[in-house]
Amino acid sequence: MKDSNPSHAPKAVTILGSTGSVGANTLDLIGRDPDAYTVVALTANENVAALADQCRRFRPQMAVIANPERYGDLVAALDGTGIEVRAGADAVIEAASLPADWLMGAIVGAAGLKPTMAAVERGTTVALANKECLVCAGELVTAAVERCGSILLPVDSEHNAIFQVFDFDKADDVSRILLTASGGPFRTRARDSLAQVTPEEAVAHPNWSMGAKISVDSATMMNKGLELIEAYHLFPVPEERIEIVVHPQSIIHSMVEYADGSVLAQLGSPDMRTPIGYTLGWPERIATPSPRLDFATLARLDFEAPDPDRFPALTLTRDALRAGGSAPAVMNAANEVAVKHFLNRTLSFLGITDVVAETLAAMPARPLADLDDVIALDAEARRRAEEAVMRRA
Ligand SMILES: NC(=O)C1=CN([C@@H]2O[C@H](COP(=O)(O)OP(=O)(O)OC[C@H]3O[C@@H](n4cnc5c(N)ncnc54)[C@H](OP(=O)(O)O)[C@@H]3O)[C@@H](O)[C@H]2O)C=CC1
Ligand SMILES: CC(=O)[C@@H](O)[C@H](O)COP(=O)(O)O
Ligand SMILES: [Mn+2]
Repeated sequence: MKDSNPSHAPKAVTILGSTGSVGANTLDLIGRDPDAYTVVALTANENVAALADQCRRFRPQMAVIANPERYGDLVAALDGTGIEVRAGADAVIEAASLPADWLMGAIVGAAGLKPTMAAVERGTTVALANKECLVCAGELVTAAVERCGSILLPVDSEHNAIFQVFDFDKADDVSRILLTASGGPFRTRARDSLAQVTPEEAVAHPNWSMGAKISVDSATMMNKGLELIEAYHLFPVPEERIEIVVHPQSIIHSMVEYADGSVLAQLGSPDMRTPIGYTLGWPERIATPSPRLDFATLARLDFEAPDPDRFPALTLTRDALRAGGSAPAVMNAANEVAVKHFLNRTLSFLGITDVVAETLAAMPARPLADLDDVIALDAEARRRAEEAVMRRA
């Protein structure tokens, strides 16, 4: 029987990257109100054990493992469940294309670009955590959102904060976006002292529990540069009016300043279930278990200017945004390669931004044609970044 009140029908949801930090937080919320959702598809890269556990609990129509070598393991793990099991990058795109009311894009890196585009082109409401998509192909993604009438909801905590206080009907009255940055685990360290830092030190974020790649990005402050580009594509504000301010406590998640001097901010404990919940419930608000702020015991909120001398990623990213075209995609690909090598201990921490700078210098900015162009450019930038890493070995 058809529900006479469609707003009470369970929301059909797909989660790309369900086994990661954002994906698991999304399922945590869904699991707290199981009657409100049906799960269409869950996807992972290679973590069969976690994906199979999630599938047994949430019973999606389809489970996809991107690494085809893990297909047999997933089939065996889900034997008898009736869940359709698929493998490979194309199967992730198929999962993203299944009819759903809401899709969480929580794959890490440019690998999420094609699946995100598939969901946008299907007209699905996309909650996007996967910032690298917008960095690589912001114009193409936002144009597809317009063309296909889909809705893009920012999950990244800063962008979600801005989204909550940005008056799109009065965008001309916005004078500045103030993107807050924690400063990462090395905020107070001298640059020379960073030469020997280990992956364990770099992933130890002071406030947030996140996947390894974004944690390293926070440590180099590349994350804030990626977020600058992400904000540029999500909000109608010119680049020179998007400023970064270091706020070590990560309580204010970003701010919007208006022409009259008013500054609107969104605050909350550093728990991704608040911004994820905002997008999951949108346009309503839903309850989340995120710890509440206690202003009586919140000792202080500090702010300081970012330091591009110690964190050159801040300059590299703004320059790439200004250069436009291919530059942000090249920068992102080189960063993904460099972070992978740092985590594998085959590149030093300071080598990360060196490799990004070298790759950008070798591939001057040019206009982007289409999605295939971005994918080809991404592959070429990865090849050159690998060479830059090898030269340092
Ligand atoms: N973590 C956070 O709090 C925040 C994250 N973000 C952004 O959200 C995205 C996800 O971050 P996070 O959850 O921390 O990352 P994780 O590394 O924790 O999770 C990444 C997810 O993507 C899957 N995955 C990795 N590579 C591929 C691939 N090639 N193809 C398909 N799936 C793949 C992983 O599968 P498997 O587990 O099998 O490896 C996993 O499910 C990133 O873009 C990040 O910048 C933004 C704001 C906050
Ligand atoms: C939770 C989230 O959105 C991350 O992007 C977080 O903001 C990282 O913190 P910093 O990059 O500010 O250290
Ligand atoms: Mn963020």
